[in-house]
Amino acid sequence: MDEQGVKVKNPWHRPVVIFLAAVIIVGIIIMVAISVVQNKPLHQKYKYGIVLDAGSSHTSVFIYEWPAEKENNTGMVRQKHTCNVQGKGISSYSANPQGAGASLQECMEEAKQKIPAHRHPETPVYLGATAGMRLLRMENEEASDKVLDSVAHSLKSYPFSYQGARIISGQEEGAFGWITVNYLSKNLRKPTGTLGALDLGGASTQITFVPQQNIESYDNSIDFRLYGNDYHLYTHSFLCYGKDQALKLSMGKKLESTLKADETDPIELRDPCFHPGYNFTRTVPNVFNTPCMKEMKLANETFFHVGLGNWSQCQQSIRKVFNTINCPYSRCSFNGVFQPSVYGDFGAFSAFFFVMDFLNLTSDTLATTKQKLAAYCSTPWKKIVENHPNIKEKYLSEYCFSATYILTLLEDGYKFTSNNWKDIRFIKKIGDSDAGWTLGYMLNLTNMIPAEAPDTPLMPYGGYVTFMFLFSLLILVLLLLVYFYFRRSTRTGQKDII
Ligand SMILES: Nc1ccn([C@@H]2O[C@H](COP(=O)(O)OP(=O)(O)OP(=O)(O)O)[C@@H](O)[C@H]2O)c(=O)n1
Ligand SMILES: [Ca+2]
Repeated sequence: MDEQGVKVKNPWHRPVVIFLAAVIIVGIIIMVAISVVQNKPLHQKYKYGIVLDAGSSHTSVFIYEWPAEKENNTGMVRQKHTCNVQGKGISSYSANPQGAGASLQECMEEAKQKIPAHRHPETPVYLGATAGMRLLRMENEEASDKVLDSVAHSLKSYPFSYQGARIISGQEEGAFGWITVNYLSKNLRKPTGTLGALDLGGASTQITFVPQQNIESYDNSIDFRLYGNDYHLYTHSFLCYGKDQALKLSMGKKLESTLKADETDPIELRDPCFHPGYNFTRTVPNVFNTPCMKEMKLANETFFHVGLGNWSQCQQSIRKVFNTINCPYSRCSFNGVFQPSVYGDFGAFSAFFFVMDFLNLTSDTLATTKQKLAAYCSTPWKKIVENHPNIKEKYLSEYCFSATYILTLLEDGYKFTSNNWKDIRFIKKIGDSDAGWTLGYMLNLTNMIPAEAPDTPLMPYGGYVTFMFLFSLLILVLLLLVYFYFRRSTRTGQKDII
C-alpha cells in the first residue's frame, strides 16, 4: 500500500479544533480569575455589635465586627474599636442621674461614625453594669434605678437596636470573661485545655476556671455546652475586693486600729503600702463611703496619710482583709468561699495587667516579683514622681499597694504558689480584642456560640465552586479528546479500506 495513502491529517491542525482549544483555555482562565476575585475577603459583608462595659471606675464602649456568613465559627468576631467614656463610672452619678446618660454621648456618636449607616438598625447595643452599680443598688436602690433609666434613655436615642441596660451578676461577669478568653484563644473547638480567667476591677474581682475537683457549692458552678463540648466551670466574684474597694478596706482597718491606739488629733495614718515621703491629707468619709464597710463615726474629719514604704508590713496589713479562719467546705479561698485548687493556665486581665505591666512584673518568678516590688515600695515618693512625671499622682501613689494586693490575693487568697506562678499570663488583649466579659456577653446574647458544633462542609464555598468548574472542564476536554481520537481512527480505518 502507498505510504501517502495511509497518512492521516493531524486533527489538531484543523481550524475548528484550534478554535475549540482556545475557547476552553480562555474559559479556564476566566473561571479561575472569577473564583479568585469572588473569594477575596475584602468583599465580605460585616455585621456589628456594641457592648458598653459600665465598670465601677469607668465606662468603655466596645464595637465588635464579624463576617456575616461566618457568625457561628469560632474566633470570627473581632474588636473593631473601643472608646473610653470621659469621667468616672456611671455609679458616681447617683446624685445626678441625668449625667450618667449624657456621659455616653461622645462615644456613641463615635460608634455612629465607625459602623456603616445601613447596618445601624440591625446593630444590637447592650449595656452591662458591674460592681460599682451592685454596690450602689445595695446602698440606694432608687438611685441605681434612676442611673440605669438614664443610660437606657440615652442609648435608645441612637439609631441602633437597643437591647437593654442592666446590672450583670458577679457569676455572669466571671463566666463571660472565661468565654471571651477561650473564644479568642480558639480553645473552644479543640480538645486542648482551656484558659482560666482572672479579672480585677475597681470594686470586684473574679476567678473562673475548669477545676479537676468536684465543685462543692452550687453557687460557684456554671455549666456550658459550646460547640458540642460540655464545660463545668468554677466561678466566684468577690464584691468589695476590686483594687479600689480593697484599698478602702485596708485603710479603714488601719484607721480603726490607729484610733484605738492613739486618739490624738490630728490622726496620722502611718501606711507601709505608700512610699516614704508621701504625706497627704485625706477625709475620713472618703474612706468609709462604701457599703463594703461598717461606717465609722470619727470625731475627726481629716487625717494625714503618711507613707512608710515597707513591702512586708504592707502585705501583713493586706492579709487582714482576707478572712481565712472559717471554711465550711473541704477547702476555701477566703471569707468562707469554696474554691478547688487552681488548675491549668490562667489569663489575668484588667487591673491585674495594668498594675503588673506598669511595674514590669509580668514575666518574673514569684520570688523575683517580690524582690522587685519590695525595692519599688521603699523608693522615696519624690523619686517616683520624678521618674513618672506624666502619670496622675493619685494612680502613681497606689501602685505599691495595688501590686502587693495582687500578690496577696493570688498567693494567700487563690492559693497560687511559686510553682504555678508561671501559669498566670498577665494579658490585656488576645489578638486585637481586649480580654474582659463584654465579648462573651455579646456572643451569648446573640447566640453566636452554638451548643452543638455546626456541620462543616468538606471545603469552603469558593473552593467548591472552583473545584466543580475545573472538574467539569476537565471532563469536557477529555470528551473532546476521545471524540477526536475516534474520528481519527474511523478515518484511518476508512482509508485503510480504500
Ligand atoms: N490604665 C489603667 C486603667 C485602669 N486602672 C485602674 O484599674 C482599676 C480597675 O480598672 P477596671 O478593670 O477598668 O475596673 P472597672 O471595670 O471600672 O471596675 P469593676 O469591674 O469592679 O466594676 C481601677 O482602679 C482603675 O483606676 C489603672 O490602674 N490603669
Ligand atoms: Ca470591670
